Amino acid sequence: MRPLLLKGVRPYGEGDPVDVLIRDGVIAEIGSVTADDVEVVEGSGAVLLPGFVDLHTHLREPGREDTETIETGSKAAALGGYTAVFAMANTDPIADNAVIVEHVRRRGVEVGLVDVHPVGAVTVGLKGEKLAELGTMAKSAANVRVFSDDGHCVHDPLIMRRALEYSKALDVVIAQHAEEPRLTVGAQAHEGEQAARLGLQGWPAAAEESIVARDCLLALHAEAKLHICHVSTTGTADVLKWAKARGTNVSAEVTPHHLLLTDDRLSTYDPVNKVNPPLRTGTDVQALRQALADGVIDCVATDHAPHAVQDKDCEWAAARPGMLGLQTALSVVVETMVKTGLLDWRGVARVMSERPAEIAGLPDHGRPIEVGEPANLVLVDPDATWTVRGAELASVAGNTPFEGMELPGVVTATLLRGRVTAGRIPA
Ligand SMILES: NC(=O)N[C@@H](CC(=O)O)C(=O)O
Ligand SMILES: [Zn+2]
Ligand SMILES: [Zn+2]
Repeated sequence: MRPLLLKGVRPYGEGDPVDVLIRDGVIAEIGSVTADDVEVVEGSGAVLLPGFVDLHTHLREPGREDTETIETGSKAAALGGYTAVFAMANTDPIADNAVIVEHVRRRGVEVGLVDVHPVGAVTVGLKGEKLAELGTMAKSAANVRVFSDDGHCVHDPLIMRRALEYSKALDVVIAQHAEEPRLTVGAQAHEGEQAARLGLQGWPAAAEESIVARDCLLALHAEAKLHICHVSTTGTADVLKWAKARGTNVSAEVTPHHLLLTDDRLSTYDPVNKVNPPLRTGTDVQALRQALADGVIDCVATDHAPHAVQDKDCEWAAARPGMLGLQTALSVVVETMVKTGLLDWRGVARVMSERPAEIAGLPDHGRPIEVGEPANLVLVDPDATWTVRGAELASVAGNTPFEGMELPGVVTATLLRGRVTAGRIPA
């Protein structure tokens, strides 16, 4: 592989443009660089950030390759600026054993566009009844570092407590889909005025908040690491703040859609807006943005959830929850956090790359842009805009709620260990 010279780029969007020379997958030089026999990439002042890390992706392989595969999902990830993604366990068959997680890991390596890390299920078959073999998955060739029953809540407190105890011994993270199932039977939309008006059964904020509070206490007592998936309410942010102040080893993510969209969108009954947890109120959106800016919520995770046309183009109650996110995440973060002054580009690096890499314990992602560091990087044109078209995204499915929106921030190149995995640059 020829060395790559990024000409005139701005690390973290700061200072005058510099050149960055990448050799053998590593940042070799930063400054004013002249070199022969290199592939030159004109940066034109683009923002250079560490490659993004997504703690929450649904790649649907094995089982629903009609909606996404590890290959198409990896393409979408690279185009979105990601260099590592965590593939959730709710596949078919479910990733609750070493065979499946090793398959996902191996397939990710074969595709080679992004580091695909399988998430292992916490319980057998995601049923919440019996712990899966966490140790075997952790010690397998897949080296599983994150476990989650996402799609389902590990609702039995005894099972959750045991999972946390085991996770501590294995030095892995349990990522909880916080939803008290007794409070969300038949739930279709955020419990509030809008759901009442539309005649949709409510999904109360307390269903999320009560599990988050419970699990923070369980994690504190077990001295274990807990991660909260897709935080969606003001109350959850308050609980997290309280738990962190008490020394709980808890981290949390928010999705781009919960940072931008509200339940106002539901008035058309278009199931593209149906997601779990549901879109909440404008007050929640503001609280989530502030919590992300303050570090109460650690990071952004996409919860990229591709669905087939027949599972989305149907009546509201029958539609599956979930929406695409990998290729739109950065732009939504720019729109909601950068344009509003809540985060600068260093902050974007923190919430999209550094913190998620730390939470999952990835040693070679989310690293500083310095000589000697692995060249897992993304180049962003901060001034360009683009219009989202589901049909043009790399995913098999097209269920984006951002259809037709013009959004700021364009990924111009993604580099995985110095190799161009996406962008308008010769590979
Ligand atoms: N977010 C969703 O609405 N759906 C996810 C599951 C999940 O993240 O809970 C899916 O797998 O489709
Ligand atoms: Zn979930
Ligand atoms: Zn999910």
